[in-house]
Formats: sequence, C-alpha cells, structure tokens
Amino acid sequence: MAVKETSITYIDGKMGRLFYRGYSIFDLAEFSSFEEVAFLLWKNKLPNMRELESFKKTMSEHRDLPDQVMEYLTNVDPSSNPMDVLRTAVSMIGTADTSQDDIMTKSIKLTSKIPTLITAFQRIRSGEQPIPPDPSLSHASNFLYMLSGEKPTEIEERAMDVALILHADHEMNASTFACLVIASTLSDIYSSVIGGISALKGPLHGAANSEALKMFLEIGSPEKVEEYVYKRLSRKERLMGFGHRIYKTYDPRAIILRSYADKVTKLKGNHHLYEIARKVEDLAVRTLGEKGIYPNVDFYSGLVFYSLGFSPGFFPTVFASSRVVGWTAQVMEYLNDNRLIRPKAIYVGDVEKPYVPIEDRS
Ligand SMILES: CC(=O)SCCNC(=O)CCNC(=O)[C@H](O)C(C)(C)COP(=O)(O)OP(=O)(O)OC[C@H]1O[C@@H](n2cnc3c(N)ncnc32)[C@H](O)[C@@H]1OP(=O)(O)O
Ligand SMILES: O=C([O-])CC(=O)C(=O)O
Repeated sequence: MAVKETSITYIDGKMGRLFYRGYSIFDLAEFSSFEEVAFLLWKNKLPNMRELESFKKTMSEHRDLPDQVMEYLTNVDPSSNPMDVLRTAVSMIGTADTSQDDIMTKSIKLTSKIPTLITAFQRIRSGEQPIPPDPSLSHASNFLYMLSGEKPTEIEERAMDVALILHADHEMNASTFACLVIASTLSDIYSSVIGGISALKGPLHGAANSEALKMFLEIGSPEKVEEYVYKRLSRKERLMGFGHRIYKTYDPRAIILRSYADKVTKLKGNHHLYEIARKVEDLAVRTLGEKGIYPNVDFYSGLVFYSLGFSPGFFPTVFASSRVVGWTAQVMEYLNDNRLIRPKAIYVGDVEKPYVPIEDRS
C-alpha cells in the first residue's frame, strides 16, 4: 500500500534501477558529490556552480557540535552501541537548537554535524582526541579527515563520497516510514530523525552492513566460503546483505559499491575480504537468485567503510549520516500535504467477555 505520492526517489525493483529526482543513480555516483545530491534531494534541482559553492560553504559552517554533546561523547560508556550514542546526541542537538529555523535549515545543520559526532566518538573510544572539522574540505573528505587525522587520498575521498550518495534516500524504507509517522503528528524534525535512527539500527535494515562484514571476517579465507555458505543456508540462517523487499534482482547500489570495495580493499591490503565477498556473492546468487534474492546495498558497503577506517559498529551510523538527507526530504514533501498517519490493525480477539473478579480467577 502506498503512503504518499513522491517525486523524490523512484525504484524499479524488477529491473534494478534507482533514480533520485529522475536522475539515474549510476550517473549521480559517477559525476556528482554528496553535497550536490543533498541539494538535489532537498531542493528538487541540481545546483549550478554558484549555488553549489554557497551550499557547500553553508554546510561546512555548521560542522561544530554544541559543548554538551562533546562532553556527552567524552563521558558516555565507550562500549555503547554507536547508534544509541548517535540517537542520544541528535536528541541533545535538537534540544540545544532553540532557533526558529525552518525544517530545511535544521536538516542542513544536522547533516553537517553528524560526521563530527560519529568520528569524535570512534576516536574517543580508541583513546584518541577528536579532530576538529576542516572547513576547506568537502563533506566526504572532511569526514575521513576527522576520523584519521590525515587528508584522504583521491580514491578514498571518492569512495566515501559515492557511498554517501548511494545511501542518501530509498523511497519508503522502514526508517523513512518511521520518520514520516512521527512528522505526521506535527512533531519536530529532530524527533523524526531520532525515530529514523532507531529503525535503521536493526540488522534487517541499516545494520546488515556490519553483519555482512563480520561474516567475511569469520569466513577468513576464500577457500572456506563454500562450506560456510552451505552450512548457513542449510540451517535456514539468512545471509546478511542479501535480499530486498523491493529489488528482486541486483540492487544497483551493490553493483556500484562492489567496484569501490575492490579498489579500497586493494589500497588497504585487505583484498582477501573482497575475494571472500565475491565468492559468497557468486555462490549465493546461484543458490538464491531464482527466489529473487540478490546482494543489496549493505553487502559491499561494510567492506568500503571498513577499509576507510570505520569500526564495524559504526557502519550503521555512517549510513544514517547520509540517510538523514532522505529522511528530512521525505518529511518535508509529506508535510506539504500532511495527514496524520494512523493505520488500522485487523482485530482477531474476542469482544464482550464477562469480567471475572480477581478472587474467582484460576
Ligand atoms: C538497507 C536495507 O535495509 S537493505 C536490507 C538489509 N537487510 C539484510 O540484508 C538482512 C538479510 N535480508 C533479509 O532479512 C530479507 O531479505 C529482507 C528483510 C531484507 C527482505 O525480506 P522480504 O522480502 O520481506 O522476504 P522475507 O523475509 O519474507 O523472506 C522470503 C524468503 O526469502 C528468504 N530470504 C530472504 N532474505 C534472505 C537472505 N538474506 N538469506 C537467505 N534467505 C533469505 C527467506 O528465508 C524466505 O524464505 P522461505 O520463503 O523459504 O521462508
Ligand atoms: O528500501 C528498503 O526497504 C531498504 C533499503 O534498501 C534502504 O533503505 O536503502
């Protein structure tokens, strides 16, 4: 059942095609940047040079975190799930934002800040000092710079940029729907995003990327793939990063990420993980393909994030750092013609049961 009409994202699940505002994901991944795609999703047009420069400047000016958020990241239990920490920190950013800014401005501010908080928490957890943002760097480049303290190479920056582009929106997925339900009550945008983060956290949605990577690490070498996959499938266990409610063929994002996974694993000396992933893919497509089960975006993204320096627990937060654009774009579109979302359940219980006093109950 459709929740709304949209002109943001179109998915052709049968043919494995994906479009943002009418533009093919293959073209956007090849030619655009995360900032361009965010502009496109929010404002429904590709920016010209002047618009893009001004938009990038605005985004880079909002990267700093409120002091109380930095304090929280320093004091929170370092073993906390990064998605829980992200959720709480976004809530704190929302509480600190007492401005009358419109949803678009608040969305830009939040999207700019999330990489700062993700990288600060990963560094603090490993006993390192957070690195302040560098306003001269692009969103993707600054993200990686704040993680490692070093300016990324061209390949690393491009891999990050493309990964962020690919995660930015995906029509009415579970986390976006969670955002819409909250927004439809006329709650605030931060509350919606917190709902989105909470839904994305699950392993059937945004945490399948770290589960897929853990699977490659557990397999350990390409020769062990066959035994592992057959054992897992014979136990009726799911392969993470495989299958999709809408795509019944290859998710185009997986195809694009596969080539970046190849490049960055080579660069970082962990190409054996890519070889394992390729073997899992071949075997699983041969076994599950006839049921329409193919690799999804989460299958190769973990390999890219891992090679770029993110710890597996942080992969869903990187996903969220990009999806926040789609969440907020979809909320803004929905609010143009808002109606409280209130689905029905099919009642299958009894009615008119006689009330039994407690002393008479068995
Ligand atoms: C960003 C994203 O959210 S992309 C999705 C990320 N999630 C994952 O990768 C987790 C693994 N995948 C899955 O659990 C599923 O494919 C989902 C939840 C993503 C979509 O599933 P649905 O389309 O609802 O399919 P459903 O859960 O009904 O399963 C249908 C059949 O396919 C099988 N199946 C589905 N996914 C997989 C999988 N990854 N591995 C093995 N079998 C699978 C099910 O076991 C079921 O088999 P059966 O009919 O013999 O019982
Ligand atoms: O569309 C979905 O159901 C899940 C998905 O791939 C995404 O959110 O990117």
